[in-house]
Amino acid sequence: MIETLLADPENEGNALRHPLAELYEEYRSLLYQIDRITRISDRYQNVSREEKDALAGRYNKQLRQLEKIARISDRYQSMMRDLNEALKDASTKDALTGIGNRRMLMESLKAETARAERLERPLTIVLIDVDRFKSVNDLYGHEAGDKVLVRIANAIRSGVRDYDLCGRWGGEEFMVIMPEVPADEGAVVVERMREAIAGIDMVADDKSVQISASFGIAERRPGERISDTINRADAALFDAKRNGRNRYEIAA
Ligand SMILES: Nc1nc2c(ncn2[C@@H]2O[C@H](COP(=O)(O)OP(=O)(O)OP(=O)(O)O)[C@@H](O)[C@H]2O)c(=O)[nH]1
Repeated sequence: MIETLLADPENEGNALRHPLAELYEEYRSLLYQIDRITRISDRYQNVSREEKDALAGRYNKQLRQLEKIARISDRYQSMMRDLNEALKDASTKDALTGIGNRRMLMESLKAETARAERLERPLTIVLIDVDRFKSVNDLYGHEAGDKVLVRIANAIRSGVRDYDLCGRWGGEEFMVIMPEVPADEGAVVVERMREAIAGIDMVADDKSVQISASFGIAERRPGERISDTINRADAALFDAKRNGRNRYEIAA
């Protein structure tokens, strides 16, 4: 419309023609600039959207990787915990019977002796030896012998009180450590244990296996080295064997 007015030769002499032409020129220049700015802004928005999408993608990928690493680390930690537990068990438990092993007994003896000495409290040690175990092995085989040891270990474990400690001293020998207990009190627990072992009902080759054990009890003397207390318990055990087995003797 304006272009037609400006192009019309009839308006050549019109005083308003020149200002109108200038205004129109300015208007076109502004239009061009607005168009350019809009295009730049559109391009910028596209670039920033693409960058945002790429960033979100990278962020999600890293998040997934982190989650994966956390899962692996959790699994690894729980594996280490199980392994540590298994190692601790292997170093302190007897593989056959599941009760404490000699190492655990030695460590407990050391700790309990120190405690008994420091607090001037009684400490009683019991050595247990299965009777005529060789003939159990000879008659029913080594596997049946192993089963007997497991049953005896269970009877000992069930027989001790909460604060007593028990373990396999070696072969067919077991030990019970009784802190805070004098020998005569320990003997009451031992007698119940003896009965429980003698009452084990086990059958091998369709025959009933006779099971019993002998016990040597020794109360630690003040200032006595624990190896000497063990030796006295061993001597008492020897007496119990000599006096007919399936019984206990208290060390002098
Ligand atoms: N099945 C089995 N037998 C074992 C194990 N450790 C030791 N023995 C056996 O235990 C028997 C111990 O025999 P001895 O020391 O002669 O004593 P005993 O036959 O028990 O006789 P007394 O102690 O005098 O009543 C041996 O035959 C060993 O082979 C074990 O872990 N499993």
